[in-house]
Amino acid sequence: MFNKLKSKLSGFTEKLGSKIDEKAVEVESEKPETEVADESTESGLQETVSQAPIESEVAETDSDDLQQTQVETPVTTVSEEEEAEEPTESKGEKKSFWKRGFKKAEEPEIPEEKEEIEAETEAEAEKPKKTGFAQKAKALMFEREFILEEDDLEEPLWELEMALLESDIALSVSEAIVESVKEQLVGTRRRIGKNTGDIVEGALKKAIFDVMSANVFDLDEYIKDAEKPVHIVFVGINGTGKTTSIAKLAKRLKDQGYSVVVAAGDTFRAGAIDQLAIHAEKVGVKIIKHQEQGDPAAVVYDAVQHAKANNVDVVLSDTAGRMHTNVNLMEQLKKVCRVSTPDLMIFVDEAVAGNDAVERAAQFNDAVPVDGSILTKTDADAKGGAAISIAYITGKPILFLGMGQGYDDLQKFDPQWFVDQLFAE
Ligand SMILES: Nc1nc2c(ncn2[C@@H]2O[C@H](COP(=O)(O)OP(=O)(O)OP(=O)(O)O)[C@@H](O)[C@H]2O)c(=O)[nH]1
Repeated sequence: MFNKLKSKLSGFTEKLGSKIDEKAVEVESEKPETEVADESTESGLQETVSQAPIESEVAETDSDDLQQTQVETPVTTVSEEEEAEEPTESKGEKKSFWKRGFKKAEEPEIPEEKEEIEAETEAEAEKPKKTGFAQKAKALMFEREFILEEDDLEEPLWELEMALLESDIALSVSEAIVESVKEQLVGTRRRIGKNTGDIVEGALKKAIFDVMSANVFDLDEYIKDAEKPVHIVFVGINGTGKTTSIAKLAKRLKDQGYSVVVAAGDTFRAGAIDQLAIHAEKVGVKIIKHQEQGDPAAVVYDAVQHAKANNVDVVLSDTAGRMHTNVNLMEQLKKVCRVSTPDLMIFVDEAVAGNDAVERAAQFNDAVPVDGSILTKTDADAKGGAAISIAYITGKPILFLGMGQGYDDLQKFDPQWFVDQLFAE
């Protein structure tokens, strides 16, 4: 299921994972030099400090000698956070300050050293600096971690966004996911040795889960607690699977012990009433129907009255498929809702329709606010993006996925289950 999206996500995870691995190796390879610098810091730094008035100090150094020197020399202590925010120029100075300590120990000739410091300061000033040196040094020397910077993620995130767009995820949704992944990864300390792929996968899973679980709605719980009869109207364009989904849901509810009646509100399409009648018979629920071309609002009204009179728990009303752009048919739908106000309005569309389904969901939601969606035909070659996008764009949950033509092929939608599917082996 959702194989294309799945492979794109795993491609991103692997790619960024190995980028992190590369970066981690680089950090490790810098370590010996930094360790030398560290060892020589106490003596070298002490000497340097005593020879030249130094305006700033790296807060994390805890050498006794240095502390002594600090007493003798006017020093401004800079915390790690402050340092991270400082302009590049002063960072360059600070780096050369550390370096100066190191160089001083080995190369006593100050003028030469000064030149080198200036050259380095200029070179450093040109480099984009997003992570404070002390922060990085700490990562290198003590915690053996690495820090991801925005630049490291720029290319992989761009590729992720392209992959999401190609998987039928709407632009605004792709952007939200990418932003979330970025926020989670940039600037965070990560331990070397931990599976880097897991780090990326975790961030991606969280981003998608957050997008999908904004409005969770449990239909089972709702029906259990709601005043009966619960009236649910199904809407969507032609042939997306409304009638089949009604039959599947009727069976599911019946299996849970509820009494169900279905209303043949699609009086428009020839054969639609018979189709629902066959399903109703197969799953063993009553159908309320009128003649073809009759008034759908009247059929639905009768079904609700029947349910009230006979203590039926749930009424599932079919409606004719209509394009959201068809003003007359959308007005007719509004009339159905005026005559017998539904407790829930469910939008049905095909997962394979991708971005078209997302667009329709948004427009149906504008015309007759829907409470949730059923995405059918996920067993076909659906990319998976429609499920993510519809939930995000309508702000209404995906309730079920249609996963085949059998009556039991209706999977209750659970964001965690969905995310796990996307990353399943
Ligand atoms: N593979 C697959 N096919 C499905 C699924 N749901 C529905 N179908 C098929 O899709 C076709 C259309 O389904 P219907 O239930 O008739 O669609 P509808 O929305 O009621 O159609 P209209 O009455 O024209 O609006 C049928 O052949 C169904 O068997 C599903 O989850 N998977």
